[in-house]
Amino acid sequence: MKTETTALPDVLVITPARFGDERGFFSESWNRRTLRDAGVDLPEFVQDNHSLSHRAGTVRGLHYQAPPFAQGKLVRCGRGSLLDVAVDARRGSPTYGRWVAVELSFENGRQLWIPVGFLHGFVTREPDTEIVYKCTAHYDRASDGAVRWDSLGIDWGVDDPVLSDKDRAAPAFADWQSPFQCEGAA
Ligand SMILES: Cc1cn([C@H]2C[C@H](O)[C@@H](COP(=O)(O)OP(=O)(O)O[C@H]3O[C@@H](C)C(=O)[C@@H](O)[C@H]3O)O2)c(=O)[nH]c1=O
Repeated sequence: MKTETTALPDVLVITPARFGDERGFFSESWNRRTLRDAGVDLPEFVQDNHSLSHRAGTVRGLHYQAPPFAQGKLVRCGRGSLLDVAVDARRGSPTYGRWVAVELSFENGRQLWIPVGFLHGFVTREPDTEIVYKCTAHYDRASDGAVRWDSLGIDWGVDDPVLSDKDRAAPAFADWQSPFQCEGAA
């Protein structure tokens, strides 16, 4: 297993080992102990999500759940490939409004750890791409929120994505009041 930091210090790329043989491969996609041994102690997960997007160029995001239902997410690609994006939305953070984008694919087996306080979104790169992610809090419809995908200058590699009605109607980042506060910030 490999862990790598990103330009946003709390967002991590985790790549579990794959044991290949003539049948294919085996991989422990989540192992708390292995990660702890590598110095990464993630919170408890209570919900797993799985979605399929038929068309390449589908954008889902940028999403969050407001506290007390805020979610940390451990994201991976189950089939196909996608560009996964995390935006620091913690008011008072030195990296507020900054984002990282990481290619996750079935092929590369990478996972992205996105802590509480970050917006999450992705664009699919291939048809019938599946995303699978573990969450640290349950879904709460009333706490669910979105920020406009194209309001942060993120290079999604697509101009006219497939979007949900909710995502099309989301406010721009600049017009949105983040419910997240950086720990230790005034
Ligand atoms: C997220 C979620 C949705 N739903 C329902 C609500 C709705 O009827 C249907 C589709 O929901 P959405 O349109 O919000 O699905 P989607 O646009 O895929 O939303 C997801 O996007 C990614 C980027 C995330 O980070 C997730 O946390 C989540 O916000 O599924 C649940 O029942 N449980 C859940 O945890």
